[in-house]
Amino acid sequence: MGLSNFIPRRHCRRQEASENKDMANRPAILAVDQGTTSSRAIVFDTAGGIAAAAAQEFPQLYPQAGWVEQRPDDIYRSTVAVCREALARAEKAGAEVLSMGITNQRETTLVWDRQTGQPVYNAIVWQDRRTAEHCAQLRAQGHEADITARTGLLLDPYFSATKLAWILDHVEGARRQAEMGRLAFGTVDSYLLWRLSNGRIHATDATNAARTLLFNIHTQQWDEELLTLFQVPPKMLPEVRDCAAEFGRTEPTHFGRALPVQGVAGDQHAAMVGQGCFSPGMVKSTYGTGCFALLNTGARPVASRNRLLTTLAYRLGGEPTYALEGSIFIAGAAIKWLRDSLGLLRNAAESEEYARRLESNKGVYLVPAFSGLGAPHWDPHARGALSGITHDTGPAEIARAALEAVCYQTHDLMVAMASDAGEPPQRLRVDGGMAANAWLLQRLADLVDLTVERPHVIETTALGAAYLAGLQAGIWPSLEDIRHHWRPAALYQPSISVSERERCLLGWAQALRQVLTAGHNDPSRSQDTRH
Ligand SMILES: Nc1ncnc2c1ncn2[C@@H]1O[C@H](COP(=O)(O)OP(=O)(O)O)[C@@H](O)[C@H]1O
Ligand SMILES: O=P(O)(O)OC[C@H](O)CO
Repeated sequence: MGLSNFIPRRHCRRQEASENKDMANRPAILAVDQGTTSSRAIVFDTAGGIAAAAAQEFPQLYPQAGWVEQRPDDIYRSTVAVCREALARAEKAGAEVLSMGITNQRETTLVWDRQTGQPVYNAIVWQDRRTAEHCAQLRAQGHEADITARTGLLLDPYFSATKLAWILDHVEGARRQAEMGRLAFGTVDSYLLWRLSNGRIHATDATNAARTLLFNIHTQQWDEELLTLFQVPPKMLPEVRDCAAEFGRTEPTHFGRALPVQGVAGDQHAAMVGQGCFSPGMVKSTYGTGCFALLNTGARPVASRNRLLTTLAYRLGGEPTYALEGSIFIAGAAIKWLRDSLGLLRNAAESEEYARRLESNKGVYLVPAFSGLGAPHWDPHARGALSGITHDTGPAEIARAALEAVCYQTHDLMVAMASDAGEPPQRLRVDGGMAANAWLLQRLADLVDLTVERPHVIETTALGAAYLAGLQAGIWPSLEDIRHHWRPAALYQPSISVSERERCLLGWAQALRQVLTAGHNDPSRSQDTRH
């Protein structure tokens, strides 16, 4: 039976890996991938093969322009439901699940009451822009350089600190309660750990902590100066552990038995592990709701001159491995928008059929700045644009433009990375929901001008979480051992002429320029969103 037999069709990714029928008494690991649009649970065998999987979408809330929220209970319930489903299937096939790993959408911010467990506000999602003005104020006061030096990040509403400050400032009584130690803050991993342990564990891992704007990536500790600057009471913070560590056991009420949680990492960091990007110079790019490209830079943090982020690839045995990251906010979300809001697509895969029908892009470009623009522009006010349209423009041209936008943005990230690292990446390992689209991957190789590698298992985020838990559980002895599990399923080589690539990139640069200019000149863009 293939993966498609137990993940609803709309969630299914084309996987070469198939369910292992002969799992009798074979050790296995449960990985939770709590993503932006769906929660997934996958049980992996000790060869990194998929034994069972389940997925559930959950609602996104858009209460105002630029605001994105999720109900904490939806995050928790969908996670528990998919875990139960995947566990039941794997165990029916004879797997013995020994350990659990958690990976998650990053930066999304939750605050809850330690006594009642009740969140005081919805989860504010990483895409949310409501704190753009707070960031602008801090920048105007000259804080950005110091914040970047400590955290490797930029002053942008993307990260957790200003979202957390917003909750403390806008929920009645929250700041006072937080100062009294009654409220807890966490990213999604931390919230799930809390719920799954019935309030016993308040912890996170270093990769998630490194996305908050409150964590010093050099000292590997919460930064007191930043806590003061963002007015965050230290009592709210989770304890920070390595990515492979003892995070405690789940309460038996959730899965019928206690499972040790032994691996935690933000999804893009888990994907680095799942892709085996363990040597400096290796790059992976994950195409889900957004696109996140990370370059392993080894034991030393590299400061970017091109507005990339300096972050952790992972932290093991107390030793951080660093990465440069380019974050694009809208990738698959543009395809979801064509499907759900415009009704131009019946499903995401149809974008590939449309794109294949066209000989060229016909000069149509989509700049999907739906949540501002991330790296390397970092313009929270930019608004999206569709340009070059004529009477002839239809769903095919628009779908192709949405897919090509992902390629152009990846190109811009690779240029920035090459400049920071001193040499261009030679190969790009890809994964995430959009990596099922073979047309997109060929176009990516063409427009970015490098070899694109799609691995055998494209659920590399979950696989990375499983590897981290398995390292701690002693199932895999080392990263070196894990590295050998990685196998390519498909390679894509650049195949267009230099002149065609240059023509396309020029068209993109022009479309992008209009968006950036419009963003900076628009007098109606939101003013102070802190009430
Ligand atoms: N065949 C496809 N072609 C293009 N986009 C796709 C395809 N399949 C899925 N997607 C897009 O990928 C995204 C889902 O990927 P996923 O990795 O599950 O995201 P996330 O972890 O952010 O929830 C959706 O936005 C969807 O539109
Ligand atoms: O849910 P994804 O896969 O789009 O990932 C979201 C990122 O972690 C946001 O930083």
